[in-house]
Amino acid sequence: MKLIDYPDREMLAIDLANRLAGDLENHLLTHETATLAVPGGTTPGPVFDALCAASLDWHRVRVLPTDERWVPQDHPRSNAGLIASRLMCNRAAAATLLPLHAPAEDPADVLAELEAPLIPLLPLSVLLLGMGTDMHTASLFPGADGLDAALAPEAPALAVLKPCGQPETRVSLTAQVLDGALSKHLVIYGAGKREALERAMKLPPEEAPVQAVLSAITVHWAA
Ligand SMILES: O=C1O[C@H](COP(=O)(O)O)[C@@H](O)[C@H](O)[C@H]1O
Repeated sequence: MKLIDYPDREMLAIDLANRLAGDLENHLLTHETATLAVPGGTTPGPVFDALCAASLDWHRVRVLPTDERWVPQDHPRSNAGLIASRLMCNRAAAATLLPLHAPAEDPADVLAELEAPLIPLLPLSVLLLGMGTDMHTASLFPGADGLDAALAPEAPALAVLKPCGQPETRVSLTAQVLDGALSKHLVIYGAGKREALERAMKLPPEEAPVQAVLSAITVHWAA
């Protein structure tokens, strides 16, 4: 794991967006398409604002959320909604967004349908992750119903998780898919998340799920 400590969040967003664009560009030199997985939540918006202006062959890029809250894309808590409004614009509007949601009450009923188009796009070319102070990443929450299956080495690409204290059921890329990405970045802000990351490094993934994806990852941090 490599940690880059930035003077402020604005510089982090610009530098990280440049690195993600560079990783995508490098991948596209030797592959027809690239798959970019990005988080939702409160952190990545400014990175998306910078990344969407990158000069790239965006029509060859497939974008997907690392995880989704089980709400439709027009819901304010939808991760795909955030990605659609902040990343899939400007030059990046030419990319294709693959949602991790389909109209069904129970995600388990449509999981195979959501997973099928992802399989040919793996391994992920470029991955950006977020993390909570509880050491969850994507929707791999400590103590969630479904976490053991999502951490299993032989897990399928997607898992359904029911995190305690969260309003929605989640769908998430599993640990083996996240960890297998060719280029991996984690973005965190603030002292609380930095302490949580340090704590996670000493705990098993069942207690600190982010631990499962830290191999060869670059962590981008600003206060
Ligand atoms: O619930 C989620 O949380 C994480 C972290 O979110 P943040 O608001 O603390 O940045 C996020 O990475 C994930 O995609 C999201 O579904």
